[in-house]
Amino acid sequence: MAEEKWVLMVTAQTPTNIAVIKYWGKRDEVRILPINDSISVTLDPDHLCTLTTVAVSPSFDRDRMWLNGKEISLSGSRYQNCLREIRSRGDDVEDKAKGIKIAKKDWEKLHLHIASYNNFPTAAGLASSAAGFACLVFSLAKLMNVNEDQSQLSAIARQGSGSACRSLFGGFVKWNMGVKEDGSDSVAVQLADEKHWDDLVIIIAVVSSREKETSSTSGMRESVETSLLLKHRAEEVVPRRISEMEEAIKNRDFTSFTKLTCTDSNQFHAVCMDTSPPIFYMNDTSHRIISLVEKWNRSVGTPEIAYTFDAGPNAVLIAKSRKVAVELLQGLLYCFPPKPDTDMKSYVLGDKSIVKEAGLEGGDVPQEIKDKIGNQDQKGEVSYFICSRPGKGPVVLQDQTQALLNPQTGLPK
Ligand SMILES: Nc1ncnc2c1ncn2[C@@H]1O[C@H](COP(=O)(O)OP(=O)(O)OP(=O)(O)O)[C@@H](O)[C@H]1O
Ligand SMILES: C[C@@](O)(CCOP(=O)(O)OP(=O)(O)O)CC(=O)O
Repeated sequence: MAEEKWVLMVTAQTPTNIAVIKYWGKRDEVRILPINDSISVTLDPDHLCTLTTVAVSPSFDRDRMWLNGKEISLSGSRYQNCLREIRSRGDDVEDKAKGIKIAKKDWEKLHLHIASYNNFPTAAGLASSAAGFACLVFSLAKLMNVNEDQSQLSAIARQGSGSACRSLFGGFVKWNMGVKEDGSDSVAVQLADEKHWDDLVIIIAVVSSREKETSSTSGMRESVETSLLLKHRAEEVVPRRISEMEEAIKNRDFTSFTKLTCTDSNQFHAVCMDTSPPIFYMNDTSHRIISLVEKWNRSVGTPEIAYTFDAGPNAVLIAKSRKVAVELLQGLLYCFPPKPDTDMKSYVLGDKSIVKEAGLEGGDVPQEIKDKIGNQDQKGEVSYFICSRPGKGPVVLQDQTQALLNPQTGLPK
């Protein structure tokens, strides 16, 4: 290896994902092995994603990471496990143009700089850890010329955060819990890509939350220790639901998809209530959104909207079609209007074309939509909405101007 002060970098973008059959509970806390399979939808990275630049240079004296512009410690076991696993798989790298040659064995000695940026709030219940760890592993695998497929990489990302393994793929993704003790078969696989069911529109209501929430990690630990319902769920309920959900996705059967998604979200929150002491992730606004959707689906006759909630009060609503999504957004804004001093541009983020189509810059909501949502006279609190859709998996960005590290110094720009 030459001793020049070169810097070699890779920048990648990775999506977040929302589970429609939830992961809740581990059988191995260190390797992050779950007690049941789960299925998720990957969200379009145009709206929610992580951008990560990783760099290597003989001039770096230690591994360092910056998250959203601030240096953070990499000493935690989750970061250390991911770094160790990926390093051990690094291969020879040669960049002839720059005269750089790295041998397989050099990866153990060379230090890394990592800069990452989430284009949405971190630790706000929007699965930043999923996109974040998936992006870390994916970008390092590219930098180090790791010769493994996405599923094998997903088993490394899983050791950063369980749900991260599902962000290695676009579209619809299944995390097989696996049975091996070493976790090598606890990997994500793609069920269908993002084009398979591209009528779907996803609207996220980011619900204001004042309370400090229990983290997913400690919440699921407490559920495993105390909830009999979780044991029943993992052993009896989820295996059946997983195969039904796979069928629903394969056949683009929205009725079945909605029934399974909503029931599974509700059972996950029932497990939280069955935990001792009980955990409350949803709040009154979340409950109001559930009532609105249930009323809507009943009034239409066949389901048009599915809802799901992770470990927080935010609602993720999946509309059957663009037409339904436009009407739903009108209904939501009628029930949860922005505060008087908030403009629509900062109240509805993501796919702006839906906002435009919904004609929300004034005017009343049609009576037929009011009829679908019923009597919604209490005020709820929504911070903002994000419109999205099923999206693609991780990609390397070739445009060097998007890199978060300076190509000469390897420090944040
Ligand atoms: N871009 C990133 N790169 C690497 N790690 C990240 C990144 N973003 C978040 N993380 C890690 O994930 C942690 C936040 O995870 P946490 O589970 O608390 O929140 P969340 O994933 O946003 O929400 P939730 O799990 O409730 O959906 C951060 O403290 C950090 O350790
Ligand atoms: C409710 C969930 O979002 C739980 C996600 O848990 P995490 O993946 O955040 O937990 P750790 O593995 O401890 O990091 C459901 C899901 O995404 O399947």
